[in-house]
Amino acid sequence: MAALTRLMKPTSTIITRRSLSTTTAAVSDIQSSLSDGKGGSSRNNFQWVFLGVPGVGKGTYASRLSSLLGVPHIATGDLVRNELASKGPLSNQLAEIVNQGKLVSDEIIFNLLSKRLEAGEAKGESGFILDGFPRTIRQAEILNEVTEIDLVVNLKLREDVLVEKCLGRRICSECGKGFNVASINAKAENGRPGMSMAPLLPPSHCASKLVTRADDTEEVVKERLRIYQEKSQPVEGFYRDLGKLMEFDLPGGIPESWPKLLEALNLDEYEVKRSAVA
Ligand SMILES: Nc1ncnc2c1ncn2[C@@H]1O[C@H](COP(=O)(O)OP(=O)(O)O)[C@@H](O)[C@H]1O
Repeated sequence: MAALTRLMKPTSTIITRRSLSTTTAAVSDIQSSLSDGKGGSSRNNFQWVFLGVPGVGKGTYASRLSSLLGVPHIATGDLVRNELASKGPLSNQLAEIVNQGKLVSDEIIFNLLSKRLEAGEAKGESGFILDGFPRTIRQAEILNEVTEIDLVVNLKLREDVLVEKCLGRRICSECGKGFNVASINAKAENGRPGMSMAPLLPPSHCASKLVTRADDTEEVVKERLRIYQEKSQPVEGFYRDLGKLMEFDLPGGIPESWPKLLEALNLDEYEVKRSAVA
């Protein structure tokens, strides 16, 4: 468990302790940490977590925020898929678990995450947006022992569109970017408004290289949703009790949701400033 011990060693420069007690404090702290007083540069040590059921869009929004804030987007699902593709000693064992929609052992996940954090640290990275981790109470407890997470964003979307969204997911086999070919039109019902989500189509250079994840079949997606309710939902409560959980109901696709998410995070003005500077 050497790698786990490395992750648990609170000496790494990427691990910083900040004392925040409530979500409101966390969000306003983010806003003040973004400015250096000259209205421009930022301090890149955000330590954020994105939670949410499979297909909700964690990867999409975490990756956009990572570009905006200049911190790495670290998705444990990507680390697992890279390990699978490397055909290393763990590949066969991992393929079986992932393709059944089950969770990989904490030990393997900590090992992969430690390696990723160390490689990033060596390149001078600081801060992170974690996506797909922690996924169990034990993972959350261990993370909590080694570092202070500033904010946990819990993305929520009406359940009936999740399976459809997962089945529409595609990845470019060359650049690794995620897209979605599903065109969602969920009807208004039981007092809930209707919801439309346009497909997120790839640029022409990715279009011929799209692949579907082996675990994005209907049967496996349903199993992943079930496992989320059982193992990962309690993680929401863990962060709610710590006062760090920001719930965010996605109102629709990216054009409707992205500005609202920035607003909820007090980052809307930041994006305007950044695009003015760029
Ligand atoms: N933190 C984790 N703990 C255990 N298994 C994980 C973790 N992160 C990813 N995995 C494994 O990788 C698979 C794909 O993860 P991910 O891309 O995050 O999927 P999802 O679309 O379900 O959010 C999971 O179904 C699981 O087998």
